[in-house]
Amino acid sequence: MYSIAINNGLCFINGEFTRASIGIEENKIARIAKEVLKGEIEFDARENIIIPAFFNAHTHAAMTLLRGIAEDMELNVWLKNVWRLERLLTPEDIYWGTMLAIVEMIKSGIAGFSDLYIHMDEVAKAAGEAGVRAVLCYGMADRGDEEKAKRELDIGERFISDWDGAFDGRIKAIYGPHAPYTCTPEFLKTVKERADTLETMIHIHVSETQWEVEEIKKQYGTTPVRLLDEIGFLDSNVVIAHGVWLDDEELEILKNRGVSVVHSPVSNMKLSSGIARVRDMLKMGITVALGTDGAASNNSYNFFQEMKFASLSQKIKYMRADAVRAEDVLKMATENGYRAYGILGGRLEEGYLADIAILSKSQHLYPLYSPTYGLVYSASGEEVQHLIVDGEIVMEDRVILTVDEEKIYDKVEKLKEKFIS
Ligand SMILES: N[C@@H](CCSC[C@H]1O[C@@H](n2cnc3c(=O)[nH]cnc32)[C@H](O)[C@@H]1O)C(=O)O
Ligand SMILES: [Zn+2]
Repeated sequence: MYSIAINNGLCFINGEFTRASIGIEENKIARIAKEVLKGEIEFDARENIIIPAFFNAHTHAAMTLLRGIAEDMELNVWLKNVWRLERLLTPEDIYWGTMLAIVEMIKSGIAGFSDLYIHMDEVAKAAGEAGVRAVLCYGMADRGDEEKAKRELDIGERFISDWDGAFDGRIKAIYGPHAPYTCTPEFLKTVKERADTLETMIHIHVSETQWEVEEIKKQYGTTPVRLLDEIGFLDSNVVIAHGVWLDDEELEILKNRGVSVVHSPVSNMKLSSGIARVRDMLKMGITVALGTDGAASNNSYNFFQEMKFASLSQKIKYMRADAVRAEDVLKMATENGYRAYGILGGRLEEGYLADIAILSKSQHLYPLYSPTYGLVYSASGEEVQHLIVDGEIVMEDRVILTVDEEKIYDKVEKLKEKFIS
């Protein structure tokens, strides 16, 4: 008897859809079978599509609060606006902003997210209470100030020691230096040494814009990836966000060092940053995951949109319709996110974490010739019917069981006032 049995669904297993049943025990997938399984809770999934839940591998969840406030600007101008507004954010604001993000994520089938931001205690609390998984880091920037470097590292490390492994291991706390243009090489070297000592990971924005590449060249005479490699920063415990502007040699460096890349196509296009060389990265065997980035540059946390844009932008970048195949996009959205952060999830496979989305057919999925193409090119997100995270049902029939949605909308609407003045 399994705690949950999902019977006879059309399951995304090993890159294709096949009919199977899934038995969950504690927080793991214990059995994948052809026959019907017995469970304390049973889903008759004959009409459903079952996928490993999505992992949003780069975001700033609480930026829902700034959604729609700095629009039609490129990254540098946008960041100036955003940084001014972020000074007004209290820990309580971050809690509610994150909760709002989590509601949106759960509804689009996202079981876990990676977040680099401020007041991270609140993000950890929100993710923990909502029942989702999260890889979290305090976003550190020393900006060439030694005193600030110490303060930032202290906050980052206190966060790790307070929260790593919390909520039955659903929270993973790591290091989050912001970017090569806000952190000095000395600071980044220290962070890398500390991360290695603690055997933890690092998440950082790298090569997001042409401006960044030029700025780093001006300051250090080399490109961001080469600079990071020269100081011994790049390694398999490093996950970089963006990686939009990379030459062939830099791609080789990332590949050789085992660095994972998080692609955020919507944010990259919206801020007019550029389109990353995802086709090349995948061909080389680099782990490329998918992330929404923050809601102030997306503006939503809908992974179906993200998958579609990931696919379409590559078709235009390479001017070929098969630049990145739909099944590879689905893999980027699921297993690659988990793999980038060293978490055994994102696949419907025995022994993997039971983070599973059960979908039903919306009007967008008729007629359905192929679930893969249906999900990547036609689905809207409303298909996500139930969401299981860590072996627990977090959303049932589109009702989130762990949070009070109305209260979140109320709180967030009231917060708007302080940003308008
Ligand atoms: N503690 C740091 C800053 C926090 S890092 C997290 C920052 O990343 C910012 N951010 C969000 N999206 C992006 C992006 O796409 N590129 C670069 N920065 C971003 C976000 O607004 C937030 O300020 C300090 O003392 O300055
Ligand atoms: Zn970001």
